[in-house]
Amino acid sequence: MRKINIFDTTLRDGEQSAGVNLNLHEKLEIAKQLERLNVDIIEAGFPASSEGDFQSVKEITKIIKNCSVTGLARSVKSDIDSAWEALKGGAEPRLHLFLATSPIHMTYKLKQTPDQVISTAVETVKYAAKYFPVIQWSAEDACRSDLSFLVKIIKEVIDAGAKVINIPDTVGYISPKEYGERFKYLFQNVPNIDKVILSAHCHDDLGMAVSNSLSAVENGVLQIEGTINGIGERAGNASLEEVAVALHIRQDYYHAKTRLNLSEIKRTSDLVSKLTGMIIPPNKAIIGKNAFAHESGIHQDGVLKEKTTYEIISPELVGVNSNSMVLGKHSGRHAFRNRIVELGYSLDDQEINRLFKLFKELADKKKEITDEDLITLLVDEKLTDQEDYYHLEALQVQFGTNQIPTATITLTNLDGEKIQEAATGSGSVEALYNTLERCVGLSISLEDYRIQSVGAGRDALAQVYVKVKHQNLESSGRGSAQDVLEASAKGYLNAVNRLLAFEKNIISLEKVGV
Ligand SMILES: CC(=O)SCCNC(=O)CCNC(=O)[C@H](O)C(C)(C)COP(=O)(O)OP(=O)(O)OC[C@H]1O[C@@H](n2cnc3c(N)ncnc32)[C@H](O)[C@@H]1OP(=O)(O)O
Ligand SMILES: CC(C)C(=O)C(=O)O
Ligand SMILES: [Mg+2]
Repeated sequence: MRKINIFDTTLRDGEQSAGVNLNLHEKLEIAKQLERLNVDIIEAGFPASSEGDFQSVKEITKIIKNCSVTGLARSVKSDIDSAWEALKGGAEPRLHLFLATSPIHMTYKLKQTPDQVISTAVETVKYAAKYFPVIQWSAEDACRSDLSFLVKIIKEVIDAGAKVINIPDTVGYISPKEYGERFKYLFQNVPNIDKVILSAHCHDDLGMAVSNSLSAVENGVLQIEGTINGIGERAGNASLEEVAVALHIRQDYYHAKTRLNLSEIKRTSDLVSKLTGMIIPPNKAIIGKNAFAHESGIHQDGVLKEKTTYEIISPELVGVNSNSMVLGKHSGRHAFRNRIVELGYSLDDQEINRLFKLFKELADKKKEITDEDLITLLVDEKLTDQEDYYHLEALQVQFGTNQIPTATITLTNLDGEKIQEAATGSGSVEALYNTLERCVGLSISLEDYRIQSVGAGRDALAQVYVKVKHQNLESSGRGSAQDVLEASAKGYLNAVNRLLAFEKNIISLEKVGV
């Protein structure tokens, strides 16, 4: 099993993501978490680029004890001097020097001939070697560089004192096979290559950063560079969590391992996402919200019978609590029954079948069925035999721009008695709900109120969703009508009738988790 060093550049290349700017405190938080994750090297920044970056690299160097800390520098003496000032307090100061080697970069950006580039590289590596015990040298845009030129310059910088040679795919251009072949070629043709560690640094412009990194491992590379959540310049860098978990899960194939604490992955990913503001897509491998979510009936049935049918990674491995079964229109009876049981209900086959039909009807209209929806279905099912405690007989609301909204409502209760009340509010809906509260004689707080139209056009039905709370008990209700105020009153009464059903133990409170 070969040990692969993980070089984390979340704080340098990751921070190069458009729109990301981390302050010192945030960088320290991420660095401490990277240490818990146990990466080998943290690239903490680019000290010459700004005073803020300089201070961050310096402070991170002071506090990090269990990983090496490095900083980036151009092949310029003043950049190397800044990096030394920032990094010199570390146990084994390590510099990351880079210089472009592709014809495009040398001609148009550096405006240097290949020979000038070689002498700049050699001179600056020698200069840095007076201070730094470890120098990593990167051939920027190596994957669009001429191979024989790469062989020549790499040989020279190794002789000048570089200990790690990085072959970045700076613009995310190369394919996995070509990248592997490039390393094979360098291993075979650079005469002093055995004196250094070769490193891979991939960008995701064509979506191949992780595959390219793994191809590098297959071809003998011992260091992989990347970022948490794959953030970075343009389309980002290789996602370290994906590389590390791929190596772990496919040890049989790669015969390589990292020293990462894989169970810290989720925590690290969440922290980086929160502090950078870069949201993780739900379908992102390893750390996306859906990475361990099973949605379709056949998969859910398989996983309930034996997890490995559809799970190659156990969620706990990467610090995710558990997998999840998302109930939706593709779910089947096995997952449905399982969730009902988890919620504390026991229903016979007939009840399950009846409820499953209602569930499918609802799932056709709604993307995801939540526990609250399921409980509503269950309660509705239990309540079908019961009479509602209160019925809306009549309602009238007076509203005018120069008057206080007032509602008058008549209800009948189960015993057929009429209850009539009136109250005001700062708006028509509040006047309605104050009046209904008086009618039912309970102190009820409104926790949520949402209104939407069902169908299109001016005559669309109004559908109101209401969540109310009485003491510790919450209940939700829905009401629809052509008029928004009538729909609002019906939704509220529906929620209150459910509350009363709970309170009268038509359905036991424990069953709904109260
Ligand atoms: C592939 C990568 O990710 S490389 C890292 C990229 N990261 C960054 O650029 C973030 C930090 N950068 C910065 O803050 C600024 O660009 C600085 C402070 C480094 C430099 O700023 P400025 O001096 O204003 O130069 P500017 O950024 O406009 O241009 C870059 C200069 O560096 C030169 N340069 C680029 N790479 C190198 C290198 N590896 N070695 C030496 N010189 C280099 C360019 O040719 C250009 O030189 P010129 O001014 O003689 O034409
Ligand atoms: C500085 C270098 C290593 C880099 O980030 C790149 O080439 O992508
Ligand atoms: Mg990069």
